[in-house]
Amino acid sequence: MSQLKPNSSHLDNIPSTPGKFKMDKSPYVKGLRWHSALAKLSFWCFLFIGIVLIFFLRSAPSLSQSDPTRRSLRTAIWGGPNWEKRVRSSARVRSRNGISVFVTGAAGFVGTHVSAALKRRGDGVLGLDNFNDYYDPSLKRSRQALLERTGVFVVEGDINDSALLTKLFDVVAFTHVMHLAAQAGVRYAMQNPSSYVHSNIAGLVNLLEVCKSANPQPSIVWASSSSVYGLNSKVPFSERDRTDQPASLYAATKKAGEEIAHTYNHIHGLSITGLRFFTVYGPWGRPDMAYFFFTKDILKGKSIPIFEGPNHGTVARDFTYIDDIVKGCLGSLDTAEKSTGSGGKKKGPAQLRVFNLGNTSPVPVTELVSILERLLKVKANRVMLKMPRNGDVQFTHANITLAQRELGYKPTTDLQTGLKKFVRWYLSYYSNSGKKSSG
Ligand SMILES: O=C(O)[C@H]1O[C@H](OP(=O)(O)OP(=O)(O)OC[C@H]2O[C@@H](n3ccc(=O)[nH]c3=O)[C@H](O)[C@@H]2O)[C@H](O)[C@@H](O)[C@@H]1O
Repeated sequence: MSQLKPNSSHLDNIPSTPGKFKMDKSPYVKGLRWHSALAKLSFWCFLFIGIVLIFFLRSAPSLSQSDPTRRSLRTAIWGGPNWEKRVRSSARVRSRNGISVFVTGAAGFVGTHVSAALKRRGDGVLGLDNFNDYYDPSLKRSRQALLERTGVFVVEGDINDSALLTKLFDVVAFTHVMHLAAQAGVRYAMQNPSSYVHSNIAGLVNLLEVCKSANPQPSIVWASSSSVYGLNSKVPFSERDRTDQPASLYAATKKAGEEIAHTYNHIHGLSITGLRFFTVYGPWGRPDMAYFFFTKDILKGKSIPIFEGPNHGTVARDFTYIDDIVKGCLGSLDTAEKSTGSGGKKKGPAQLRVFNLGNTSPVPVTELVSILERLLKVKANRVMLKMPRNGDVQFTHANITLAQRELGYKPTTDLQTGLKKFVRWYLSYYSNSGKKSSG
């Protein structure tokens, strides 16, 4: 029964299920149907164009802004006889018993120092870096220029680019890979999680795939992180402690990297050493790290947010000076055994190691700020803040017994001495070169 309600429109009288309502086939109605078909067609056309436009507008900035690493994949230019000549010359070993090392992330903080140190002692070094803009790329370019002066060629490209990596391994029979390319920083993972998956997981797997197939297979040393200890509260952190409670996605991707390393070692016989770095600092450092931007902001008179734990608990880090880390990296390369799977068949168990590279003397962040104040001769405008729940842990402290025994690793630089060298570099780099610290 269908009865019109007093104020209802005629549309209310049309049943919702098609077929139950028969239209009158008058010419007027036919014209209406023709118009409505045209309207429908136009509607679907507009919808289609709209969807294509939305897709285009959304995908364009995501390629160039939210995932800067991808941009380098599209723009990297490589190949040709001159390029190959540069690659070979840079990777050529110039000392007896020297090694030929492929360094990823070579224009990064640790990468630059390790590459320069290897080159200085006569090893062959070829760098790779995608020069993404996670922090000021001009600092990376300055590091590249520094390396070029020492004879290290840094190829511009991404660790996810298999064709490029395969080509490099075709041109040079690298004995070792020092894998330092990564998306770093514990807090940035809240803003750009996919960049961590892209570099620290997909990129690592891609690199290991290429290394697995290389003949001879290289030995690999790579940067894990102290952050894998996550919520572990047993101090000092030992390599045997649990690492299954990461506090940030960054830490989780580094932990995943350690498990991925295990797989490639187990199946393909790759010799792999993971290094858990503890808050590395020093000249040519990363502008996203606290000691770096605290320096910049103290000089500018801006406030310094200092995190504190529950009940005003101290937040502390086992800050480790870059030169000590470099010694640990070189010690790892020098003690790395050969991989056992060259030619596609694993001939026996291969070496798999993990080491803490820390300083074994944690310093409260408040003390870090006091040292900077003294060195800069400027009082900091401190603001104490509750530690945000975005990746930080309250303290780190390395047990380095294993690295001491196996690598001869022995840190010698305390925070005061190391920061003095950093501040000297910072002032000369940003004042003399006229560069602006945008980190
Ligand atoms: O050791 C590691 O594994 C990690 O060390 C650093 O991470 P983090 O120790 O958090 O270094 P910073 O970001 O420089 O922070 C240092 C300290 O300053 C504190 N902080 C940081 C930022 C801030 O605004 N205020 C503040 O008090 C942090 O809580 C932390 O205790 C690096 O950024 C990571 O890439 C690296 O893997």
